[in-house]
Formats: sequence, structure tokens, C-alpha cells
Amino acid sequence: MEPSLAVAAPPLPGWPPRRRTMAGGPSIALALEGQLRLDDQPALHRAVALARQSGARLLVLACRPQSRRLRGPHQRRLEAQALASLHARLVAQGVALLHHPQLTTAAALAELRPQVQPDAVLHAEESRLFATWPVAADRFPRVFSPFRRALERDPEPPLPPPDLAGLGDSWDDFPRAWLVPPVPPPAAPGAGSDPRSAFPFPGDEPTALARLQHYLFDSSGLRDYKATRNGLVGTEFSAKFSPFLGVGSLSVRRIWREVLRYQELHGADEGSEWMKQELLWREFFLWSEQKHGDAFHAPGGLQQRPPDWVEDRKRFARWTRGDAGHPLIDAQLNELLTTGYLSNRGRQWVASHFVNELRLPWTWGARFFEWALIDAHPALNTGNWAYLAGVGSDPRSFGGSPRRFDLERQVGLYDPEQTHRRLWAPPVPQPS
Ligand SMILES: Cc1cc2nc3c(=O)[nH]c(=O)nc-3n(C[C@H](O)[C@H](O)[C@H](O)COP(=O)(O)OP(=O)(O)OC[C@H]3O[C@@H](n4cnc5c(N)ncnc54)[C@H](O)[C@@H]3O)c2cc1C
Repeated sequence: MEPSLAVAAPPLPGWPPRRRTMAGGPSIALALEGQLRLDDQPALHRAVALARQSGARLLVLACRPQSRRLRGPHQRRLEAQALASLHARLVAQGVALLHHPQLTTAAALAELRPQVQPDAVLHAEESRLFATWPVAADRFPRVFSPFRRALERDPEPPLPPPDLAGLGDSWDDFPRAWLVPPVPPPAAPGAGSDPRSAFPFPGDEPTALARLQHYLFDSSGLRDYKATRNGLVGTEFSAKFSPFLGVGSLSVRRIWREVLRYQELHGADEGSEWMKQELLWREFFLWSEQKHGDAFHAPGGLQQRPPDWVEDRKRFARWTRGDAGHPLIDAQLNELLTTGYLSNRGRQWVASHFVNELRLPWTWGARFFEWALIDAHPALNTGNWAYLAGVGSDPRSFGGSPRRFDLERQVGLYDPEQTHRRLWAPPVPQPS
């Protein structure tokens, strides 16, 4: 279980630090590692406890997270918005945020030395419902249902933002260029400002928390979630939490806690139970990736299937420009390329068409999604693509074939008026 707010500081070699004579004195650094929020940050609580215990100042480092992630323009814009907001809120509390988007934390610390040499560096961790294996690693199942049944405990409660008062101290020794507030890049035409967008929000933490409040308590969103979650158009058919989770401006444990609060108020209805299930899917893929490592991302997937596709680069290149050769899919791709967001149903159609009709390697599609999606996450993206390609955790695909969506039937079920198709039909090329 996550400890309570009084987080015990781990013993550190050479602790407590000697007061140095250089400007600023001893310091404790929190490396954000892409977790751009103050709420539910266990590492921030530990850093604050260490700083208070030793009279050190706190500084926050925002560098390029060291991971296999491929961040595309939509996600980078969201990330910059989240970072700018966090910067402003930390500075308002007197705490410096030093940022260097090109360097990893290790490289940034090397560059900062000897001007700034933190006595301890704590690293923020990705938000998960469970801090340690929710099902023992050696018994971790390959498919979701046994995972859910085997869960050994409840998700851990979130921590509130810590009190940062008095932890800033002097900033004289910090390089000025690193303290300049980050400026979010302007939105590409359409992105973030397109009135058709299903995700028209900025990526910062206050917006994330406002969205959580809106979807759970100020609208019928969560209550109706099970009925609406396969929708294709608009902001309300699903929660739109994933882009915030992707840039770490929202904690999944905060979402879970608020869903429980909703259930205390309104009872455990279908919508809230289904939301818990989807959040557990996220958890399942995160821990699966941790369990299987590179095999999780390998073309043969967890099932180690031999490849069954055609490496047609021309066809793939056309697809990346939004030309899949099917009007339904082209509309989905147009939405994806313009806004970075795509409904879950739309993603399933696109991936199924890519694998079953175009017969292209699923890893190509997954890699492109990782660049294009506003909520891209390697584990969630690969987990879902591999599932649909029949090499991952779809129980039906073990020993069988991948799930194939009958697109005409799907349209009849989920877009009978062709609302999405008309809204996102790609522009017809004009003769030159
Ligand atoms: C081919 C494909 C690729 C995908 N790539 C990503 C990705 O890179 N990043 C990502 O966050 N999600 C991915 N998903 C999962 C899912 O489509 C999105 O999480 C969801 O559409 C986000 O919108 P929402 O927050 O409104 O979802 P909601 O339906 O409101 O769900 C709430 C939350 O539950 C979790 N969730 C829901 N569905 C899934 C799922 N299938 N797998 C894992 N978690 C889920 C997400 O955290 C989501 O924010 C992918 C799905 C497919 C089919």
C-alpha cells in the first residue's frame, strides 16, 4: 500500500548533506520524468520530506524522459501546455522548475554540475493503480480476465499535492536559460482548435482535474459511459482522460478514487463499473509490458507468431497520408492526423483494416499511431495493436485468427447516419 502523507525518507549515503558555501546551499531535486502534475506524486512527497528534514531547498527538473517513447506533434503540444502550467504553479510557490527538453535527467545533471549539484535526486514514476505487482510476476496471465480475477488487493489511494511553502530558497546558482518559462508551440492548423475535435482541451493539470469533475459529477458522462463509449463524434461519448494520462497531468489513482466517490454518492451503476474495468485494462497492459519486455513489442508478440503480412511500403506510405482506400477508414485517419485523437472504436476499425484488408505489418501501424496519437503510450498502443493483430492478449486469437471487423456492419451499428464519415471525409483533391 502507498504510505500515508507522512512519507518516510529513505536512508541515503552521505546523509544529511553538508551545507555548502556556494549560492543556494544544499538541494533536493525531483526529476519529473514526464509526470507533469503536483497531485498524487509520491516522489514529490519524498523529496519534500527530505528537503524539510535537512533544511535543503527543493528544485524540480523537467527533462526528456528516458524511455522508448516516440512523441509526435500532437502529444508534444499537450506536453508543453502541461509543463507551462506546472512551471507557473511551482514558481508561484517559490520553487524553481529547471527544464531542458533535449536532455535526459542524467545528461542534464551532468551539464548543471558544478553550478548545481543536488544532494539527492528523486525520480517521479508513471501513474499506476498499483505501485508493485498487482498479481505476482511469475503468475502474471497473458489475457485480461484471469488478471482481473487474480487481483490481490485494491488500487492504492492517491496523495494530495504537498505543501511546498518555504522550500524554494535562492535561485542565484541556477542557469537562467533553464528557468525561462516553456512556451507551448502554436497549434498546427486544425489541431486543438478544430471545432470538430473530440479532444479540444489543453493538456495542463487544472484542465485535467476539471475534466474529471465534469465527466463524473457535473454531467451524466460516467453514468451513461457504458452506453456511449463506442461513440465516434464529440467530447462526451467517452471520458477523454487518456491524453492527460499520457502526459502525466492526471493520476489514474485520482480517477479511481473519484469513481469510488461517485459510487458512494450514486451507487455502483453500469457506467462506473465499466470505467473501472477500462482503467484495469490500462493497468493490465502496463504490467504486461513490464513482464514481457521486448517480446511484448516484437512482431510475433506474446504468441511468437510467424509473420503473415506483405511489406508493401508504397501502400503504407499512402495510408500514413490518410489514404487507406476505404472511405470509412480514410475519415478516421483524417481525424487522427488533424487532431491526434481517435475514438476507441475508430482505432479498432483502423487497426483491423490495416492488418486484415491491407495485410501490412501491424508493427508499422503501431509505430505510426505512436507518432500520431495525442495520448500515445507504447504499452497501451502496442498492447491494443497486438491484440487486434492476433499476436497479443486476445483469448480468441490463441491458436486462431485475429479479430476481423466487418466494416459495413460496424457502420450500421455505430454510425448509422454516417455522421462521422461526413464530418471527417478527407477533402477532395482539386485538379491542378
Ligand atoms: C489500436 C489501438 C491503439 C491504442 N493506443 C492507445 C494509446 O497509445 N494510448 C492510450 O492511452 N490508449 C490507447 N488505446 C486505448 C483506447 O482506445 C484509449 O485509451 C481511449 O480511446 C482513450 O479515450 P478515453 O480516455 O476517452 O477513453 P475511455 O473510454 O473514457 O476510457 C477511460 C480510460 O480507460 C483506459 N482505457 C480505455 N480503453 C482502453 C484500452 N483498450 N486499453 C488500455 N486502456 C484503455 C484509458 O486510460 C482511458 O483514458 C488504443 C486502442 C486501440 C484499439
